[in-house]
Amino acid sequence: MTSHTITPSTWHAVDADDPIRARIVQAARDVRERTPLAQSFTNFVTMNFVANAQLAAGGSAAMSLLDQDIVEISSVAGATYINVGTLLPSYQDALHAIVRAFKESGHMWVLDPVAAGLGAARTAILTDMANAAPNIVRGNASELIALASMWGLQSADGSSRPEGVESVDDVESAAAAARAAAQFITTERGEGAVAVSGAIDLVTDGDRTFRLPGGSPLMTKITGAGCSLGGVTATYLCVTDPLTAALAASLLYNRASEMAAEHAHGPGSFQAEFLDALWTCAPEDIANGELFEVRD
Ligand SMILES: Nc1ncnc2c1ncn2[C@@H]1O[C@H](COP(=O)(O)OP(=O)(O)O)[C@@H](O)[C@H]1O
Ligand SMILES: Cc1ncsc1CCOP(=O)(O)O
Ligand SMILES: [Mg+2]
Repeated sequence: MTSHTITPSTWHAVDADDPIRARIVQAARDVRERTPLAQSFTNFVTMNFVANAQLAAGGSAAMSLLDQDIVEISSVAGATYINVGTLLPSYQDALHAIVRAFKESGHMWVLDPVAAGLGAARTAILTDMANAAPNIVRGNASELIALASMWGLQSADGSSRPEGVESVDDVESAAAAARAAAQFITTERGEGAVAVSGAIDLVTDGDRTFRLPGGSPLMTKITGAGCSLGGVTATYLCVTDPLTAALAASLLYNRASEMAAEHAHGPGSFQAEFLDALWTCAPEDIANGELFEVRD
């Protein structure tokens, strides 16, 4: 475990023998042993990369954009990943039906609110999900700020204006939105977590909040880094609780992107090296990653 980050006094390094690290290493081993299926309803841009990342992390992938298909396959999938990056006319009704079926069955799912705040159709779809909440939200800072506002958890002060799929806010500015969203989904689903990605990721279950430095800025130069992190989070959710799943996937991504950056010459070779690193990163290396708990 390295500790080279200059941190605020409220950040406390998570000990090597903290039970959360034992849960993370167990989750990483379980994924490798069980090859769990996490299905995805995700965008056309990065669908292939999401599936490849899930396979490289040790899971199994299945993509579908038909509501009936997704609901049926949820009976054999450990979790589902839903990503609203690209939209078609049928999606509003399809996603309304899917998330209500999951609410009824108790099926676990991860939401990636790509480009939240952009466009009336996406806003209608995401606002509706407050009535049938996911177990994990994984997004960038701007997406979390917009989603918390849509779900009535925070008033939008207008300072964050989404410009596309990339964040225009830093992770810290989404901390309150993330905690409010995590508390909301925990109340709705019994257990839940929110992961905000960026230069220093944040993961919270609404009670405990963690910060995860590390990773590589080259992650912002390939499309699908965030989407595939959401997909791999769903892979981990097949074998563990939402907080552990969100932490394990984010720690894996930070370590794997550091490994990839050591050999890459640019975005193209980085993408290939990153998939290889997801494959070779050991459970112990994931669980021993740099991790701080925020205690005010
Ligand atoms: N500046 C950065 N330095 C290191 N890692 C980063 C940086 N920006 C993003 N990442 C990593 O890239 C992955 C995707 O995050 P992000 O780019 O925020 O998602 P999105 O693609 O949804 O906007 C995460 O693993 C995150 O930690
Ligand atoms: C470019 C783009 N446009 C619609 S979805 C998408 C992919 C976004 O991927 P990520 O959020 O992982 O950067
Ligand atoms: Mg994204």
